[in-house]
Amino acid sequence: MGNGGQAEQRVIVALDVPDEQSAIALIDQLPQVGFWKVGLELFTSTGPKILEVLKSKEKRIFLDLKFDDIPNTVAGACRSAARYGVDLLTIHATCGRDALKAAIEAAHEGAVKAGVQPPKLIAITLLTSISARQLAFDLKIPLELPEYALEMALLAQECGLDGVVCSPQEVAQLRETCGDRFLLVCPGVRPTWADNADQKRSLTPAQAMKAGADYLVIGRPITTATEPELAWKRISEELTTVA
Ligand SMILES: O=c1ccn([C@@H]2O[C@H](COP(=O)(O)O)[C@@H](O)[C@H]2O)c(=O)[nH]1
Repeated sequence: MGNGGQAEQRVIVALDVPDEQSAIALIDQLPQVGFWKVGLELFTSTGPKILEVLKSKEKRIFLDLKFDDIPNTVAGACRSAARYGVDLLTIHATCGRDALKAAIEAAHEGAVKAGVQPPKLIAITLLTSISARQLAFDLKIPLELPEYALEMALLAQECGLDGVVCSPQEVAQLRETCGDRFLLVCPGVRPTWADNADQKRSLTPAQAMKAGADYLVIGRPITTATEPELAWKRISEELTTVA
């Protein structure tokens, strides 16, 4: 096990693999990783069983199912998800005010009923795979991208959510406006040596951390590396340069 450095405290590794066997192989290959993200691919494949596996190994869990539906439906989904005792849970800010409020209440109810801690509920502001051009021309949003991300974060904050998922490029602005107690979780993080792939609004791990992120979510630069342990080590070393 590691020594509880920046990476171990603040990096969440995205467990985007197709099945339980591949997930267990990665978890065991990277014993220093204490916080794993289970997303749509793995959860759709394994269901809640993978959460039991992670818990049995005393890992923290970010269940990133990005709920996006009408208030009654997202409330039901959050109630169910909260029973698993996960640490973080996602919903899209674009669900709207009523759904965000219903989600918080339902997550709390689900956790209390199951006798576990409620998850921190965080809202997606704007997917990190969307560029400013796509926001304007495909999604027809007539706001500048940083302004749109800020509006989504403020909506989530007003509704009482614990924080947001945002791109590292917007994190400094959100930290300044939303304050220190609002969780800012950043995917779209890319070391200089990694491929951006479909991520459009990236910064390096050190830049994202310096800008004010609470957590960095990093998947493929580690999980598809020829040597995932080496990729993790390089990221850990990069983060030691951040005060
Ligand atoms: O805006 C978002 C929200 C969630 N994600 C998720 O984070 C990881 C990133 O993985 P990489 O391999 O490092 O690109 C992935 O699971 C996404 O579903 C995001 O990228 N952007």
